[in-house]
Amino acid sequence: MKSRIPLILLACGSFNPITNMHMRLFELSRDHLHQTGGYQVIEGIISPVNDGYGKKGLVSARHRVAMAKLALETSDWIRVDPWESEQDTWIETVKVLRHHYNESLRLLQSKKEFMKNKRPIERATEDSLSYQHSVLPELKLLCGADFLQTFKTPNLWKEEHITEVVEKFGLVCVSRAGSDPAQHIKESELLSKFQHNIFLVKEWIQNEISATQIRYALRRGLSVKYLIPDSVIAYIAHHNIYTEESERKNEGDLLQPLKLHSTPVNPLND
Ligand SMILES: Nc1ncnc2c1ncn2[C@@H]1O[C@H](COP(=O)(O)OP(=O)(O)OP(=O)(O)O)[C@@H](O)[C@H]1O
Ligand SMILES: NC(=O)c1ccc[n+]([C@@H]2O[C@H](COP(=O)(O)O)[C@@H](O)[C@H]2O)c1
Ligand SMILES: [Zn+2]
Repeated sequence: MKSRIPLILLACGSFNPITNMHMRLFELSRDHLHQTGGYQVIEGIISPVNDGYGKKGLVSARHRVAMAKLALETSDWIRVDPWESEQDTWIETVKVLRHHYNESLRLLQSKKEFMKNKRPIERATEDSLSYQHSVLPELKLLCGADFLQTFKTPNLWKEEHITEVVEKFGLVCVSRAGSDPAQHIKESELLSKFQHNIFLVKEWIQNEISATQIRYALRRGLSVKYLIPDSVIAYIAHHNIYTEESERKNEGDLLQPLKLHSTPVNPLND
């Protein structure tokens, strides 16, 4: 039997708050990748964006990470990673990918060290059991189709970063109403060139949950039950997270990537 390539899915975004649909993105993508016959998805990582991103209504990463942790308590393969949110400033997504790639490399090396110290008989049994954990996994950026569309927003992404994402890592993109990712790829020379590394996943049950709509409902005291987990609803109520005031956070501010990429380039900041 042909061995499958182990794969880690990484989703970057606000998660303000995390919704059931964010978690569905992972389930749908894992099914899709397994159906290709070539991959074994070994882990899913949610990386809530740094507070310095500057998006309107973005509440503190401390809360966004805590809510994601609660939501993921029922998953045995998806976890939240606070590394990006703990950096001093907002950082570009490609740097988050590089960090997690290096982490998986480090983990693999320490596993190999560990195996080297085992007796040959133990090594043989464990090797065959854990092939998926003994080769370097691929790391792919998981997103919704609207995320892919932001690639063409002027000054939001550096072209060399998009190239690195699709050439070195790869993208898994889930359909979303109002976005046509296939058309977007066709229109972009760069994305077309690397389309073998872009997986388009179809959501077969249309599901338009958006975090903006969730915050809107919460501010108006409307129910969001069955759209986000009960534990997250309780956390939001307990800390009174989404209010008219929180929605005004960063109002009128330019997103940090727009500030960064529309000013003269700093050669140290690549
Ligand atoms: N309903 C959905 N269908 C497909 N992709 C989604 C959906 N909701 C979120 N995503 C994807 O999840 C990732 C994180 O999204 P984000 O945190 O911005 O959530 P959101 O619901 O789009 O929030 P907001 O309304 O605040 O923009 C992005 O890649 C986004 O495209
Ligand atoms: N140049 C870049 O690396 C770049 C630009 C814009 C957004 N992003 C990321 O994309 C995600 C977008 O999240 P939202 O859809 O919630 O705005 C965030 O994780 C953000 O950091 C990255
Ligand atoms: Zn969004």
